[in-house]
Amino acid sequence: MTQYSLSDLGWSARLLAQLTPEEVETSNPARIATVARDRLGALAPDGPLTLIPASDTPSGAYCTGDWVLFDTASARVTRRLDPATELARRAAGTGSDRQLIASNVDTLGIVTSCNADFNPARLERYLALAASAGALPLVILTKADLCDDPGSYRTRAERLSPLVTAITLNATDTSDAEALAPWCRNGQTLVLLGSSGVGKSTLANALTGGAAATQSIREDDAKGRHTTTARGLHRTIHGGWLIDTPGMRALRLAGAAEGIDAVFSDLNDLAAQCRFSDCRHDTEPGCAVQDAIARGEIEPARLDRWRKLEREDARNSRTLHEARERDRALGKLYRSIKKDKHDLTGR
Ligand SMILES: Nc1nc2c(ncn2[C@@H]2O[C@H](COP(=O)(O)OP(=O)(O)OP(=O)(O)O)[C@@H](O)[C@H]2O)c(=O)[nH]1
Ligand SMILES: [Zn+2]
Repeated sequence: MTQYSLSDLGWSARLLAQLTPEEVETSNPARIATVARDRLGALAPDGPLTLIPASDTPSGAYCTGDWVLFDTASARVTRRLDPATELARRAAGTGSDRQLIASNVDTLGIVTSCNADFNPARLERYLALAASAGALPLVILTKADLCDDPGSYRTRAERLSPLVTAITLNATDTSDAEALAPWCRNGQTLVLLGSSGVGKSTLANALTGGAAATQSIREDDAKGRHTTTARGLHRTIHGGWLIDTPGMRALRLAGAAEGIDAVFSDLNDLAAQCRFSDCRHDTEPGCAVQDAIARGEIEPARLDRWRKLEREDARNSRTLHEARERDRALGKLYRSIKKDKHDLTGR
């Protein structure tokens, strides 16, 4: 059985600082690898273990990459430590829940291929996600071997935002996949996100020496496509960690305003120079954004994408806010019902 030290697992001073002196004495930290309905698969210096979620938290409150403290005797989590970074999205369906994707991620590898999958609006969405989570974005352009001019895709990706580093590679060539080593060595955690079929599993296999393949389950989804369904924390051959996630066809942002600001910082800076502080950068006089478009410095399509993403985030965040308010109101109602019941029955 392979044993990892806490620092191998990605433990840091920032996490240690969250422990009370008593917890330092009595607690054991572990890193969450898999999340099931009522069990958490974790890695600790003593080896892999199965933990039970803390009694007041559902398993949905945890995600791959989390650090938790647990009680050895009961194997129960006592506390989820605040993650350094946390990737979340708005859950699928009509609900407005925030769904955790992964945490304590150093780099968000945004995988897309040098073909029709390349989509600036979608890339910006992932970039905003990375920026709002506090993770470093890395655009990984696969299928370079099937494309005449992969360099042009890299240029287009890097032009999207000053935050972007982009690399092109053939995911099926293991020596090409080595290019990702700097982002997944020495306890560093890399997560790969992107549409189905862009090469995430292929890269995961190359980076983990095949471990990711044997640990994940592939099954047919409703439309008969093969998708990766297991999420996990896999040791890379470079000494770091890789988090593999299922294909994400719809990434809906919520509460990512800061991330969007970061990705479109150039437009934000321009907007600050518009004559009217509430300028909509449409037909207003003295609009610095429209002036930059007229000078050919900003693509009009980029302005459209910025506004669309801002509107979407505002709408989803409002729904999130409303849902939280509703929960709060319901909580109050339940408490008052309980109190009434207690007053009536003495229980
Ligand atoms: N030629 C070439 N083929 C690639 C490359 N990347 C992936 N492929 C092929 O594309 C197909 C899909 O790759 P996967 O690694 O399964 O894609 P995925 O992103 O994991 O897909 P999901 O599991 O559905 O999310 C496989 O047949 C790969 O061999 C590449 O860079 N070059
Ligand atoms: Zn303006």
